[in-house]
Amino acid sequence: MSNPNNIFGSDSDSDSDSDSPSSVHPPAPQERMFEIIDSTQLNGGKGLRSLHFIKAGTEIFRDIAVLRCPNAFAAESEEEAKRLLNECVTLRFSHLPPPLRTSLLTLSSHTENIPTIPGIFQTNALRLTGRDTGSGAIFQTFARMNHSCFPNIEHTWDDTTQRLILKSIRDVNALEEMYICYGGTPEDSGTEVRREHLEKNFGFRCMCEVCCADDDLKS
Ligand SMILES: C[S@@+](CC[C@H](N)C(=O)[O-])C[C@H]1O[C@@H](n2cnc3c(N)ncnc32)[C@H](O)[C@@H]1O
Repeated sequence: MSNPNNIFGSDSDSDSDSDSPSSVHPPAPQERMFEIIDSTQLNGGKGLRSLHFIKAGTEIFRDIAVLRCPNAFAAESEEEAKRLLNECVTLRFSHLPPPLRTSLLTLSSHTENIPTIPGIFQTNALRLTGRDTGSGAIFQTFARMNHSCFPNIEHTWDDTTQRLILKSIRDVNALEEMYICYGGTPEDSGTEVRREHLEKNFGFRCMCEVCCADDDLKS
């Protein structure tokens, strides 16, 4: 089985010794820019942090979809649509290689105490865009990224290469946690509006630095 975590070999790897044929000096593996950690900011749970200083605009990694399902089933009710989605997720999960299944079962689920695959899908799947609109997918490394209302990383789905591209949108210090924005709230909306939106759509109370700084001001 190919290792789904092995996403760091960039398409743009180049041999720095331009006089040498690449068959003689294979390109050096791209330096790994991050590691998965226990997030300190968000009361437990995993997160991603940088291993060294990263300049704004740097591509950090590309991720691949490991479990994908249409999330817009034609159904007579919301309940039926949910049932069809859960059946699809469970069936596709059962066809994955066992090590990948074991690994996916360690992802977080906000819907239940003992995580189920539908709950894990609901918590971690990203809605795809472009010609893949209508599908949701889990990306193994991306699924470990937490939300911030002042994110330092942006994600873009490239439907041509079928890769999720992660880039820094501002300078990231060494050992700083990397955050994306889960989306949907205007940047200038107040803390309570953002928190309500995240709670309703993603099932958690936002504990990012911006929201917590606001809590401190109020206390
Ligand atoms: C996609 S997962 C992110 C990775 C997760 N922390 C883990 O341990 O695998 C989403 C979950 O992370 C947590 N989370 C992410 N961003 C958060 C934030 N800003 N505040 C509080 N919890 C957050 C919530 O429990 C949420 O359901």
